[in-house]
Amino acid sequence: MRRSRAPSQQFPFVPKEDIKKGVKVIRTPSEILALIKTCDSTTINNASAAVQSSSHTIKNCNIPLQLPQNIPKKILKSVEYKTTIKPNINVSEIGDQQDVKENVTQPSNTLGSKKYNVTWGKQTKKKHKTWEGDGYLIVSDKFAALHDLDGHKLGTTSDLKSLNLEDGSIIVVGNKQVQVLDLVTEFDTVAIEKSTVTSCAGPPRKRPKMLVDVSSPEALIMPEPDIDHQSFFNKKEEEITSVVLEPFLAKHLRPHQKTGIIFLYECVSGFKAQEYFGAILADEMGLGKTLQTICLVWMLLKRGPYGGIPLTKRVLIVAPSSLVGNWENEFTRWLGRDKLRLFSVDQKKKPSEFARLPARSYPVMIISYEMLVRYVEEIEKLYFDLMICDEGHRLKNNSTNTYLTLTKIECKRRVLLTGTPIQNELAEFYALIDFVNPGILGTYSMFKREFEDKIVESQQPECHPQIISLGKQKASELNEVTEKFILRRTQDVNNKYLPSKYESIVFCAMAPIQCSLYEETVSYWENRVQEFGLSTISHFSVITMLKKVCNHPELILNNHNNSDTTEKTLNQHLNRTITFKHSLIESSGKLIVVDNLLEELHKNGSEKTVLVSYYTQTLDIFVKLCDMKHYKYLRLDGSTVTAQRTDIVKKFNDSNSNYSILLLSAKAGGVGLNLIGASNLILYDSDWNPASDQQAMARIWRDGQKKNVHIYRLLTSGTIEEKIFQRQISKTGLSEAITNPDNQNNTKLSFDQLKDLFNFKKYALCLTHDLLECNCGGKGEVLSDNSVFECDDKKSEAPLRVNELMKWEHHSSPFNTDVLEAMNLLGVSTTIRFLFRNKTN
Ligand SMILES: Nc1ncnc2c1ncn2[C@@H]1O[C@H](COP(=O)(O)OP(=O)(O)OP(=O)(O)O)[C@@H](O)[C@H]1O
Ligand SMILES: [Mg+2]
Repeated sequence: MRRSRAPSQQFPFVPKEDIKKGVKVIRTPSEILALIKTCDSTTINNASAAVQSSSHTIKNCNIPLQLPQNIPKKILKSVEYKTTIKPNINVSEIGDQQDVKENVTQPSNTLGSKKYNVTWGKQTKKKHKTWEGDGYLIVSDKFAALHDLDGHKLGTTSDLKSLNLEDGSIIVVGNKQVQVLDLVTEFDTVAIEKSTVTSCAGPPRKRPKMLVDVSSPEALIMPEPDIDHQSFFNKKEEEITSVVLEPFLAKHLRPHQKTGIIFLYECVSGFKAQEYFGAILADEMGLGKTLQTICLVWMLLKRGPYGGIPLTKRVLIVAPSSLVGNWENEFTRWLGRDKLRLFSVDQKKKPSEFARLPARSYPVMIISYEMLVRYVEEIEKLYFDLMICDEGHRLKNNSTNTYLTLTKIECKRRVLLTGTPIQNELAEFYALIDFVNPGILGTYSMFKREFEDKIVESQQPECHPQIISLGKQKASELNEVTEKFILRRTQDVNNKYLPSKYESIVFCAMAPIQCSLYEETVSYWENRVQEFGLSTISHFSVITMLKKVCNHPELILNNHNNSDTTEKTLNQHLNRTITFKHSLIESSGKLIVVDNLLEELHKNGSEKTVLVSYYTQTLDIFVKLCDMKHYKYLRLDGSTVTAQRTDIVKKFNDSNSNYSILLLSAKAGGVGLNLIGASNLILYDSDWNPASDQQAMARIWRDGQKKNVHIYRLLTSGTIEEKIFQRQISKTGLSEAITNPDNQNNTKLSFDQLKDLFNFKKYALCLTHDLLECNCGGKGEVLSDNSVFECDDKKSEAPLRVNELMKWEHHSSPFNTDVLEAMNLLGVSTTIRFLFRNKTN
């Protein structure tokens, strides 16, 4: 059914033809000018300009009016906006208009009337109300009338005194319950929809302009579409309308966020390339990708560049399950509770329910990746104009179920958010780009032939200069296509808004029991390889066992939950060979340090600490420690149900709660969370992928953090943990091969490389420091000359690289006590062997 326009969206200057249909209009120039003067325009010139911008309608009305010639476009626009912001411009001064359609009463305005967007439903006392539809509330001097979108009157009330018309308030009109969404502030130039005016002569009618005060320095104005865009996307020749982010949001934005929103807007509107509407916002962690996205969503739901018609009606946000609540909180933080209603899919609320709700009331659906896969059949039936994928680096593999599921959802505008985009693997880079802009790089085989092979070949050692030059040329061609859609800013842009960050890398000694287990595991591996050959054992499983030994012997001894044969056999072997006398803290060097740190950090009572590990079994050890020491803790890991995750974060961040420790699984909660309640974070173990560690460590140094922040990263000297760390800070291209060295598809490690991983340097202070070839002798000097080390000359985006580590303070045992005291490590001077320390801000 065609929808008739509501009256306050009608433009005052109604064409002559419409007069015939019984429309009353102001006819004299003085009446028009008087009307314009009620607008916000300050001079008569500007007022005239406002009239001129609607010149065709004036001509049709045959109103002689002297207008200044050649008024610059800029002035015209500013006047248009100025005239339209004034809510008390009253349409009724022009006259009522009746819809030509029979049997539908067009809601009419009377003098002083205002119109509100509302949703309505049956009256109920229930807390969670069910709304049946969208509509308008026209409030005049004497009564308020509720209409549905088709103009049917649903009820009236004359009890105006009891009407609270603030956004979000719930009122009763007739027998309906009504929620006020917002005041209609559009100033529509369409008198009647086009279909009803085809018989009218004259130029095409115009569509709504938005009532945003662009003269406010706080408003953020989007660029206008160029001629090419207009001819491609504005075939109906709608009026060009400015797309603006209102001051109430824009005033909070940092400069980089403003740039980010404009970038996103240009991408999703097809300004960058006519047939591609995707974008990757890859700002480093904590730069407010969520806020930038919320601004984009809000703006696109409200407006668009042609005729003011909003670019989107429905938006899909997909996020890891631990972040669904975070998205809700951020929407509420920036938009309040009432401006926009969210539909978050959970165990009770299914996507099919979303489909039944009016789009205008519930324009945004938030869903976790897991739920999306589960409900894909329901979601496929829906249409979204914009899709946001948070922590989108998980889409780097285009054969995963999640990736394939997402591509089934019809949506041309796709935005991917990630703090850690792929750095080295071109196939993964292809997957991300192809997801947001399908087909832009051709098929994968084309891409591989054209770009990947040539670029990879040019990076091989000692290759021919011609190959190097071709590789460079291809890399720059690729960059030219993709840079339009990718925006990445580093943390530096936000540093000035944050307190200081102290980072320490603490190299710990092993407890004797760990040493025995480690040595036994390494010799088991050596014997096995020597006797039966390299392919008879899973190296990856042995490495996992070594990592567990570094964490705590309990992860090996008395633990029989092993996942594969190698682990099982090795575990049995170790349990047979070594007896474990239980002493929780003393059995692990790193745990001794944690225990001491917690004691130091929490002695005055107000501090909070996040304790992160990749192993849930290690979190179990932390639980024992906390119980032993009577710390109140919360735990978030893969087994925590989604609904509880938000609660846990909220409880922990609440400064009044006495939960002082959060035990966090890096896999389940490493990305996206804001844990600003804590000012200390301890990363207990590391991942092969540096991005995972960076993600985990970025949880507390973010906007909203009031205290100085301490981040401790623990490594066990001379062990596999150092090797992992070294891979991270030097060239990381091999990280994939190492993630699973058994994987035949990955670059295979040479025997020497493999042997190096298993090489245990029991007495080493710090192999990483040796790697730097630094001549400080561990005296704690800050070295300015890093020429001794051959720096990685590739442009690095990883926050920490070897050449940067050179600039950190180095300290080795025996330590300067002042240094240890400042780092809260004085009590463990004999357990730690080496330290790196850095301060930002
Ligand atoms: N302009 C701002 N003023 C105040 N706080 C802000 C601003 N922008 C963002 N924030 C806050 O900063 C915190 C971090 O933002 P957000 O979670 O969006 O970061 P992110 O870029 O998504 O990081 P990650 O990659 O870790 O997910 C949030 O609590 C957010 O509300
Ligand atoms: Mg985020």
